[in-house]
Amino acid sequence: NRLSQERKQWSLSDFEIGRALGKGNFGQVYLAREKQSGFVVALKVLYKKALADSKVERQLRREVEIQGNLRHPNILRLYGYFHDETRVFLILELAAKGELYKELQAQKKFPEEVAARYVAQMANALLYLHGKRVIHRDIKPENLLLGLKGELKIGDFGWSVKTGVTESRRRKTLCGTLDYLPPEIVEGRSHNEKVDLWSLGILLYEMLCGNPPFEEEDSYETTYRRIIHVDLRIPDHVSKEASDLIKKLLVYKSVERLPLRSVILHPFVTKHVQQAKRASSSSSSSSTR
Ligand SMILES: Cc1nn(C)cc1-c1nc2c(-c3cnn(Cc4ccccc4)c3)c(Cl)cnc2[nH]1
Repeated sequence: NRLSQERKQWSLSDFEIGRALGKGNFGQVYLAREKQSGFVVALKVLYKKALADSKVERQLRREVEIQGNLRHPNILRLYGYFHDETRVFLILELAAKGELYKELQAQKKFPEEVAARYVAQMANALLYLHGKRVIHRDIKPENLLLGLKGELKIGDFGWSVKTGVTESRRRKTLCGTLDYLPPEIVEGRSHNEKVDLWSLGILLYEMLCGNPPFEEEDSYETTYRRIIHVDLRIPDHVSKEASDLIKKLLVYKSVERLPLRSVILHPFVTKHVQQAKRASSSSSSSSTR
């Protein structure tokens, strides 16, 4: 479509702006339609002043550079960007069913087969990302969106990096929530793509239990201590397969975390996700009878 023409210089007048879809730290996201093609997108508006004050311009440039070059069904497309005097605009794929964390808040927790499907989709997206030497570093419900068929889409690359870039500076995240950060980051040690395996384990725990495993009401230090001691308590309602996968991802030593290919083949995933596939194949065989 016209949107993916890389060279095109976009401007606000190319779009009809619809309702606000959500808001984040530095701006809002609006429903928008490109006038020529009628193509509907999500237009993320970020205020330059807010970006400058928080010194995140470099991070935004990296986000655009990385996300702009990615093509995967479980990663939100970034079609292009433009800016005016006061704002930066990102032209993003519209995720028809909105933000995952709102689903999770509404339902408190997901059934195991739903969580298993999301874990399989995340693992496939991370396999693709790591294959391109990109670490996401910020996998959490707030950064995940849902497509038309309820498929998961990673929607925010604000903290992603291409590996090989030495992250000497301690990240500014330490002012945000620690809940999803692995020991090597909270301890300020060097880290690699295996940080995303830890976050995948946190995500699975939160989807099944309704809260992240090391969360402590407003006590930063306690969360910090629980993370570095991997002080993990898994409720009895969690199946043994799910519990096994969580324990194999939330491992202190990053090299010992279950690799993505093994996550996709883990019984917790194959028990549910293959089931969905078998169900569809059985329905197609019945139709031939
Ligand atoms: C559809 C829909 N229904 N509802 C209720 C929401 C959606 C929807 N939202 C999106 C969104 C979307 C919206 N907010 N956010 C969070 C945000 C906002 C600003 C800066 C950083 C992060 C993402 C996107 Cl990007 C992409 N697609 C989206 N679709």
